[in-house]
Amino acid sequence: MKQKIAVLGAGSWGSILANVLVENGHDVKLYTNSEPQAQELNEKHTNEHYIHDFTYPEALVATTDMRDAVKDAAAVLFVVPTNVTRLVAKQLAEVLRDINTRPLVIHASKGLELGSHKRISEVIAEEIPADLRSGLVVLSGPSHAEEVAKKDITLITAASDDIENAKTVQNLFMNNYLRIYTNTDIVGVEMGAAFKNIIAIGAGALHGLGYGDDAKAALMTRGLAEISRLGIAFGADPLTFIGLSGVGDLIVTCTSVHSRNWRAGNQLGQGKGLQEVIDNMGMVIEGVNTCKAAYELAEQKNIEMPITEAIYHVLYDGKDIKDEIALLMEREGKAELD
Ligand SMILES: NC(=O)C1=CN([C@@H]2O[C@H](COP(=O)(O)OP(=O)(O)OC[C@H]3O[C@@H](n4cnc5c(N)ncnc54)[C@H](OP(=O)(O)O)[C@@H]3O)[C@@H](O)[C@H]2O)C=CC1
Ligand SMILES: O=C(CO)COP(=O)(O)O
Repeated sequence: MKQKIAVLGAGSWGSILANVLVENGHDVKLYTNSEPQAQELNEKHTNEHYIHDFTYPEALVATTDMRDAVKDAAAVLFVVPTNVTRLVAKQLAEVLRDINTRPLVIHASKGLELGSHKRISEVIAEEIPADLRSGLVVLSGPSHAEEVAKKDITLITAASDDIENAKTVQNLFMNNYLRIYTNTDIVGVEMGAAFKNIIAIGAGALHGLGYGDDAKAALMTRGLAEISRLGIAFGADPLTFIGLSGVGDLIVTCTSVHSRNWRAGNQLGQGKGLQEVIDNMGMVIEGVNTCKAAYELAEQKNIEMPITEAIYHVLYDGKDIKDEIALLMEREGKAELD
């Protein structure tokens, strides 16, 4: 059934998910806070800064008016960087208080809020109380906008406490190139999604430094061990970490040249400074902030996360990557399953 859906955030992932929804027959309004970007999308049907050489359907309408985007929408999809989620959620709550619409709120971002260490669904739930929405769903998994734009095959997860809401999202997004699975473990899905970005920075750095496949497999495997350790301490289902939003997303982000986190790590490995890397990317590198949040959480919970700690020291203390790798290798021998 055709639904009106608002997408908040017109970067690479937001604009391509909006494109999927239009292709699935929905009536989509894409909200951006940039007038020139809305104009480019509506007149040229391109979004060149974020997705090169791609033409969006004419039916996709971009707007800078959040109220216009959200009014009468059955669902609102957040796809903004984690660090602005609270701000945009506050803006949405204000709009919803003013109108009768009570949409299903979905988010597709991957990170933890700096300072509070909260998951994105927690931030949204705080700012948009239950009486202003009809449910909350997380959409996450191994997916690069560049590949979904080409209709390459992609499988991701819709997670919600309420399985019926997860199924609603499954039906909205699923088609012959994008397959959606449901899950009720929001904590595991959001934590897997957030923490894999940290490990992807490490994988890129190994590549930039010229390390081989053994080192990359080691980083991913031991990275998954520490991601799971932290997630389980917050109540995640261990099985979620061997699913799409766990090992699936870890693999794609640690091996794909599309990944902004991998590319950032690769440039760090080649000797560039962090600020230069951030300035040149022009898109969000979520793993940088999430690394700080995970490092602090691990300290608070007294959880061993040596790879995250090493990456934190490189990003925030200006430590040399090779010295950090040497320290990791000099650690005392461990049992694999501890
Ligand atoms: N790219 C991908 O393939 C995937 C990304 N994700 C996740 O999706 C989220 C978004 O990523 P992605 O699309 O890549 O990021 P981008 O950097 O490509 O786009 C983010 C967009 O949000 C906009 N934005 C920033 N602040 C605001 C605001 N206050 N109000 C409205 N819009 C705002 C940005 O505008 P401006 O640039 O002008 O600041 C930009 O257009 C991240 O959490 C990421 O991890 C998840 C899966 C796949
Ligand atoms: O989440 C993603 C892949 O699933 C996108 O990763 P990047 O943000 O590193 O591009």
